[in-house]
Amino acid sequence: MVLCPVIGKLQHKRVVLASASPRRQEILSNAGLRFEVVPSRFKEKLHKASFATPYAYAVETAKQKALEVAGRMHQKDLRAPDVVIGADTIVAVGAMILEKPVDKQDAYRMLSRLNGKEHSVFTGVAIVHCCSKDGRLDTEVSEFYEETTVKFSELSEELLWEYINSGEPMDKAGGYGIQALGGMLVEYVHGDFLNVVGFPLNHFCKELARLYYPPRPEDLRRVRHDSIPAVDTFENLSDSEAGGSDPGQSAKGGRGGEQVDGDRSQAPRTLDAALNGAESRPPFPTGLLELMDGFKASKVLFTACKLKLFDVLKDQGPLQAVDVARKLSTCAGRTEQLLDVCAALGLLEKTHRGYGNTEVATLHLVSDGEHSLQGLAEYNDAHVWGVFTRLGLAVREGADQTRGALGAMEEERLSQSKELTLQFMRAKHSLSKLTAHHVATAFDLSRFASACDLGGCTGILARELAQEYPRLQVTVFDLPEVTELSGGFQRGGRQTERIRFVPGDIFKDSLPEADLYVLSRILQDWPDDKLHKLLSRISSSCKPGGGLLVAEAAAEEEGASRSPRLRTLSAGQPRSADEHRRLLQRHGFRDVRVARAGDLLCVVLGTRAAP
Ligand SMILES: Cc1cn([C@H]2C[C@H](O)[C@@H](COP(=O)(O)OP(=O)(O)OP(=O)(O)O)O2)c(=O)[nH]c1=O
Repeated sequence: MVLCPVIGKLQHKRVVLASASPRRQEILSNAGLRFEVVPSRFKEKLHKASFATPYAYAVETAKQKALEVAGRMHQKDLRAPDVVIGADTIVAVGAMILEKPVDKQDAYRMLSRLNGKEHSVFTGVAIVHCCSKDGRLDTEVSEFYEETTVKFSELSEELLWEYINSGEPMDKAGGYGIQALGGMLVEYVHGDFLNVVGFPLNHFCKELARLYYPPRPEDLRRVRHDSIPAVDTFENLSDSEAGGSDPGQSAKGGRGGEQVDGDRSQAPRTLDAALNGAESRPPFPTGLLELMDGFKASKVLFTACKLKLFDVLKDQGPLQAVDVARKLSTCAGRTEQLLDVCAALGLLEKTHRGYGNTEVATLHLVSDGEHSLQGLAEYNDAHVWGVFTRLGLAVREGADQTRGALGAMEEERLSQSKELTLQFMRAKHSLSKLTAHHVATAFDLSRFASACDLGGCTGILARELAQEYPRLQVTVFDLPEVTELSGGFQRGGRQTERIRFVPGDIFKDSLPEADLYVLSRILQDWPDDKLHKLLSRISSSCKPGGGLLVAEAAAEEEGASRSPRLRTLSAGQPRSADEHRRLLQRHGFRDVRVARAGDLLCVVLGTRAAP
């Protein structure tokens, strides 16, 4: 078979590699495939004796790895990816299957068995096409295997132990890695080298070509003359079932993989697919559907946080659903549903002992954790959710109104209770903890002796600046009701004495003197008139040679993920690097430099020119 440019066929699909193997990731990315990695949690312990051949075992394991990931992702995102690839590599000596050694003795047993002999390396591969229908996951599995023969030289005990002690054998089938030190053990290889390393790329491409390139009409006519697929194979298929170039959407049985039992014949195809279908179907709109459902996942997370579910499980988990319901005083049936969805979203782990927090929940969703984002979840639920329900109105009433949505919220916050202010502060505090270090280190700020963080809230960024620059004195300037409550967020520490909190309004009161002014995630919340007013106030207070450091959500074209844009949707589009540069220049700053800070932010530093 001539190879077609098949990798490109997967370009517009969401492809997931269900493998933790760095070799597989490397082989596929070197081939130009773009994919996400979601290691499978399928436990590789199928009953080997129940398989007629070693390769049948490898293929089944590969399939189960891929299906586990497809199922988990479907539950988690309420959508599965388009394609999930699973693989399993084993070494076979006769009928005996060798997988990864469990310890050095096991590695020694394996390598001794291979010493001086020929053996087979099989990699089973499963390509799972996924499709969600009415909330159900439909999968079509295409599977194959590749065999490579490897011969080891006669090896001394000493060499074997030296090799074992190198540590290389432990994560590799048969206890060796042909691509590294293990290459020294090998006398010859017959077959695909990459298959030994974990992924038979050549056979994979042929399989893709078989799946994605239907036969040309002339080939088909020839096939029909040969009467291979009987006409009645196709006659009951509706149009929608007649698969095009997207195997994920073709009819069941319209595209079988090679059979494990060695039947490598081509599966039948529809006439329509062959004649018309190749390019007619649009790519499956996975991202779009995810967007449509995204709010459900957010609301589940918010609800679980609000109920303090993660706190209860941290202290008393794992717990059965009924016990969780009792502790939260909630309805048992609904609680169980919530717990199951949280498990599907990767927030909880469900075992026979009950539900427990996953690592990410322990780290970020327990309220008193060092890296807790509880405050942000609570605030988003209580306020941002409401703001977004007014988005249509804001858009209808004009851009300023849209940008003003957050400003309105800010005003609402100011006019309301202490509890609301605290909630806002907790949200900002938890978000700043994620970004403060990146902002403080985006540029070398050691030339400044003093800094003033305008709207610096609980002083998280101030702490980070003080920690990073040992001679820097930092002022946190924020509204009196904020500075009054900020004490509750302070941890002690040597740099605290270099931080002071000054109450004031950035739009009305004179700004504290400083060599460097800092605005972190402030500008995005205000309409243009207020933004220019603020920048011109800073510009007037800043001495020539002083600086202005601005941190804002990064624009997507600078490589940010989709989330920062969503985060600021009601406050307008994030500015590009050029827009930031022009903004600071317009207010008298020169030498404006722009840097990325982590995944979320763009940081800009300008120097005040002499007036
Ligand atoms: C024989 C041989 C195997 N291997 C590796 C390939 C596989 O990664 C590994 C066999 O274990 P597998 O179970 O196939 O894969 P894995 O555990 O690494 O990853 P996952 O289950 O998440 O997909 O052995 C080599 O790197 N070189 C070799 O020469």
